[in-house]
Amino acid sequence: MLMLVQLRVHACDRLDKYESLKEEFEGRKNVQIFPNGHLVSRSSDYIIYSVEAEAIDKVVSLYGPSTKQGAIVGGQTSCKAPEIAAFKKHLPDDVDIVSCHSLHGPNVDPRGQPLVLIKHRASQESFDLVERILSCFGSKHVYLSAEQHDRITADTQAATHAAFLSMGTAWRANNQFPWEINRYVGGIENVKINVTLRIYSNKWHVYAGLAILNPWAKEQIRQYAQSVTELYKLMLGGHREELAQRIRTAGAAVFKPGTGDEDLLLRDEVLDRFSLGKVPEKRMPNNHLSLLAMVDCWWKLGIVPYDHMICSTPLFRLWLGVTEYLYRKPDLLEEVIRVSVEDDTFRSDDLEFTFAARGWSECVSFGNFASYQDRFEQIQKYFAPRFPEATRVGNEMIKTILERTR
Ligand SMILES: NC(=O)C1=CN([C@@H]2O[C@H](COP(=O)(O)OP(=O)(O)OC[C@H]3O[C@@H](n4cnc5c(N)ncnc54)[C@H](OP(=O)(O)O)[C@@H]3O)[C@@H](O)[C@H]2O)C=CC1
Ligand SMILES: O=C(O)C(=O)Cc1ccc(O)cc1
Repeated sequence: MLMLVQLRVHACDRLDKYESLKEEFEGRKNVQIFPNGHLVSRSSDYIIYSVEAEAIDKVVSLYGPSTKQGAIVGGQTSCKAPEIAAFKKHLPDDVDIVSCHSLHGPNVDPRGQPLVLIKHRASQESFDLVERILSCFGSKHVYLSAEQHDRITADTQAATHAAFLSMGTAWRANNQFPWEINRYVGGIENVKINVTLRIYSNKWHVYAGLAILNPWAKEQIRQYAQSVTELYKLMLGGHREELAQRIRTAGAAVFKPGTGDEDLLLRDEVLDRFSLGKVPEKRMPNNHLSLLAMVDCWWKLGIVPYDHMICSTPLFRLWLGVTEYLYRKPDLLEEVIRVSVEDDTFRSDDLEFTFAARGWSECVSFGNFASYQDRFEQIQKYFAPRFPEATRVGNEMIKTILERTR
């Protein structure tokens, strides 16, 4: 929880973290650490709740009633429906509500990245103050309602994260570190590996919150799992014509002529630089089930991902970049279709990937945070020894690609 009084910042964590947080900010004259949210709330003019989405109702119910008269309150959780509901339920009526959401994760330069601002219940003066305070990030401000925010972020984040979570689950199930296997090194594979490790090195609650609490996310994650399953069955059955037609129909719906942002095109030469392993001389073809299913899912849900660029995260832009790379290269797509039915090198990987996508979808549909945490942390533990290196390479990759696609 964080807030500003004129140019002073008042902040707190949980009571048991009070001493360590105080120590961390020792000597910072404009930052004052308090033992709890009551003390922060009663002394601040603008209050940001930056807590786990699952906990927002409980935390606002505790400290909301202590909000200073006439203050402005907002939150930074990734799903706004529960956040706004908590504010409406627990904040006094004389308090304005302006929420925000930075659409990027840790270690990303906030300059130029989208920052959503939600003027839910506020005077123009309050809104302008929030905007001035947050302008220090240098982000691109996007003005949305809470409902528009949840709709768009579900479209960009839900199935994207499901794809990467499923890749990590499948690699672990097959006891693989993909950068150690020739067929998984280089080009598109580097994006898959670096982004998957990036997600698993983050906190589980960030992904659980936006998948479980966003009303639109469940349906999208379910469709992603269904697309994976149906495409895999077509591959297994050797139904080449049906598979090719489905892939092309989905591609035509998503990548309409003229909808592609030229800047997004990613090239192997760039991507090859960001490998955790040694790039082999000869690249082994892959059927890219995870990418085919993504485009199939967008098509089935009627999502045109380019419509959401204004409100997209770096990982979404990377993911869209690699799908576009595949679908806009007819030779590569042709090879993918051929490999899908003729080459069984990937059958067992794809089987585990299919199970994983279905497993994540079920987990999200049950809405159980504890089982999400358990699944996530088991896989996190498996990859943990490689996080320092993966984070370094992944940060470099994201920085380079974002600079090129700015
Ligand atoms: N990380 C990311 O990539 C992004 C995260 N977000 C969202 O921002 C929010 C914060 O995320 P992030 O900073 O990564 O997560 P963290 O887990 O680092 O921060 C949440 C903090 O809130 C504290 N907290 C929980 N309850 C209380 C309480 N009663 N009083 C005071 N502090 C409390 C937690 O303490 P404790 O650890 O002891 O539980 C923790 O330190 C989340 O809603 C997340 O979904 C949005 C965009 C990107
Ligand atoms: O870029 C992504 O999708 C991330 O994984 C980082 C992230 C996570 C949660 C958010 O609400 C916003 C960004």
